[in-house]
Amino acid sequence: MSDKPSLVWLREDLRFDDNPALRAAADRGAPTALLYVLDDETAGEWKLGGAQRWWLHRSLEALQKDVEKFGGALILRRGDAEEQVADVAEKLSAGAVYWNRRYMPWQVEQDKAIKEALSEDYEVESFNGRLLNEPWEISTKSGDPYKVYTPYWKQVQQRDIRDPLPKVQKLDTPGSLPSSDDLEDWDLLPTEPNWAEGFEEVWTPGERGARKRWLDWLKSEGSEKYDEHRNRPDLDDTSKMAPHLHFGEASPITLYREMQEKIEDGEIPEAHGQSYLSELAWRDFSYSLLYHFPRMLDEPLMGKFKEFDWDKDDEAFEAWTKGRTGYPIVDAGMRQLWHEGHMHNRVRMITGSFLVKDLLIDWERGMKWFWDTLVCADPASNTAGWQWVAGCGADASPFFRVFNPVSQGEKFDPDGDYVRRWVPELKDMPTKHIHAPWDAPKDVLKKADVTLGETYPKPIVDHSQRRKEALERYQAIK
Ligand SMILES: Cc1cc2nc3c(=O)[nH]c(=O)nc-3n(C[C@H](O)[C@H](O)[C@H](O)COP(=O)(O)OP(=O)(O)OC[C@H]3O[C@@H](n4cnc5c(N)ncnc54)[C@H](O)[C@@H]3O)c2cc1C
Repeated sequence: MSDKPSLVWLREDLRFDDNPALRAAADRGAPTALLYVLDDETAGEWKLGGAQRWWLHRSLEALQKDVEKFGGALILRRGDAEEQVADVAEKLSAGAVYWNRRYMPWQVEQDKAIKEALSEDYEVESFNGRLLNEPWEISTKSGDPYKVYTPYWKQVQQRDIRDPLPKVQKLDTPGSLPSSDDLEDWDLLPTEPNWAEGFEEVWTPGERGARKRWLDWLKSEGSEKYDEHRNRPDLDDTSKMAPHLHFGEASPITLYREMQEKIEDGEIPEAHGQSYLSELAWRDFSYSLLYHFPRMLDEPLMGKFKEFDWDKDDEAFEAWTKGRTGYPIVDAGMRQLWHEGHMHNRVRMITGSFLVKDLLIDWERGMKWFWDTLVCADPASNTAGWQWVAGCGADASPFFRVFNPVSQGEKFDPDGDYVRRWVPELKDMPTKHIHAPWDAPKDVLKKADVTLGETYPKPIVDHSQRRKEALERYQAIK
């Protein structure tokens, strides 16, 4: 064993538990430095959005505390990762450089280049710390990537997922350390206005926050009845692990294996537990699509949609982003997104469908808005989610299946509680009319203190007309 220090380049794996790169460093035994590089230049238009920058700041603060507890040293650098990693490795006089893999096309290229450049002077190794199965590990009989989820999931179920690696609890700190940026200087937190106040109420970024959320959720009705509750935004009962998974504060392997144990022990009913495992595998499936079809980041997977005649209605787009479309379930979702940096999955589908099929605005604009505002914004799941909603992706909902925002609201928010929470102007509307206030009799509106067009917007489009229009435009590209 060389006593030259190990350098672990952390990216979307900000944790000590089940972290293969960090584990390799701990097993190597030499003092260890952890490096995080904020590389906006290489990421270009995929640099972290506003909500994620808030998360990253809080997560790195939490990581620093863990480093103080478990040892090692955290070095922060900003700029081109290729230069920064090489510089830190050299100044540290490192013997080994380890990291866990990433899957965006430019990240794959960057990692290859760095590996090649560093391999001459250091031991360099990369690992899977992000997915249950890597994109190349699951394929059809003819060796092609899956484009349909069900057979993909069947294959995942036939494979063993390894046990989580033991948590790294002790690292030695290198004697002399290369310089580090001050996190505060990165200006990741919003100031004027501080739009992230609502985030602080909901989230605790960092590995400990992730663990607590997971254990609390496992004890709650949300996990016991997951498959029943997962479509109900009013119940707010899903695990909310997405941002923790995105930043790698929780390992999908740990969650998967622990859920399997709960099923085996009879603590979580099989159907509900399996449903959760299947959602974790959807995350992998999205990564598999991204890896094999990287063009999906900025073009529809179904080529014919390149010709679709989208509207460029900026006013309607703004009404959508601000939750002022006049459709209560859509507005509730968009306001939840702004306030919490999160939106329930069912409502992501409803708001997405409304943008694409009612406002006839290109899904890419919606995807970019989500990219900036979601704390869990993820290139694979966000792009795959939007292409699914727009009907132009792999295994997508067909374009002609247009969500009706009123009946979706009535079905999935049956008592109107989700709308009342996020659209307080409608809090006194009776349930019968809360999803379509424009149909309510005048005396009902008066009693609820609602004046359409004043206290709450009139619908900005007529759903049935726009549905017809959307289908006509679809015919033109079919
Ligand atoms: C238009 C659109 C955009 C989306 N953008 C993102 C995104 O940027 N980042 C993101 O993580 N998810 C995205 N999703 C998927 C899904 O909405 C979120 O993962 C989920 O709402 C997160 O809440 P949760 O952690 O409580 O989920 P839970 O229901 O508790 O699910 C557990 C985990 O499974 C994974 N998962 C669940 N549903 C999906 C799905 N449909 N696709 C992929 N993984 C899934 C997530 O990692 C999630 O944390 C998007 C979906 C749509 C329709």
